[in-house]
Amino acid sequence: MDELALNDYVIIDDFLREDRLNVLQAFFKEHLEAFTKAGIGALNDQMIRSDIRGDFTYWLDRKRDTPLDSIWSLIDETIHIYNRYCYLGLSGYEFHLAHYPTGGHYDKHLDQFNNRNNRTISMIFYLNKNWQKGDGGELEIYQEDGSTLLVEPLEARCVMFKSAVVPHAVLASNKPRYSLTGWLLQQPSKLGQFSLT
Ligand SMILES: O=C(O)CCC(=O)C(=O)O
Ligand SMILES: [Fe+2]
Repeated sequence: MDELALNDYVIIDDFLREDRLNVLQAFFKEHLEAFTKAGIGALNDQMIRSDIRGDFTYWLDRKRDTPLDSIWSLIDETIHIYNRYCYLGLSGYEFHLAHYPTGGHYDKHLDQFNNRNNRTISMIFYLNKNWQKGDGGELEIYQEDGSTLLVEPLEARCVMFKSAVVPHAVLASNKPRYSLTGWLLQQPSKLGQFSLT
């Protein structure tokens, strides 16, 4: 938490325990057919631009996707910690699974939309077994001092950063790349978002 407050981003290896990882990987496999091409822009203002963003996504629904209950509770805990120690006033979240097929990338961007600014913390969990140097698909973080940091999408690794201030990109992946990506929100949006009870 301190690290996030200080650096705007934090990388935590082995964040996902084995049981949670297994559940997510199995869920991913079962739903891969249902993924759709990701767009850019906020909910009702979506555009498909494969030159900018090459991933396929599957939006999650806490009520429907009960096999992921252990993940939802992990997200609840994270929100609780942020609110308690960083006074962020987080009140909801939205998450999707993401699949970057070979060659897929995402150009440099911020995770806040022009007409919607409630995404506060971006949170990504990587699910890629045996990711090797040369497989590409790194998350590139643009730091304040002008340098960039390359983060490999290693299995069980979690990256969190402040959605409004950390520009980032996904470099072209040389093999299929799997992740769970979400945003902790300060105010509820309308769709694909769940308030805490
Ligand atoms: O998967 C990643 O490493 C980053 C994904 C991303 O930037 C996004 O979905 O907005
Ligand atoms: Fe992003």
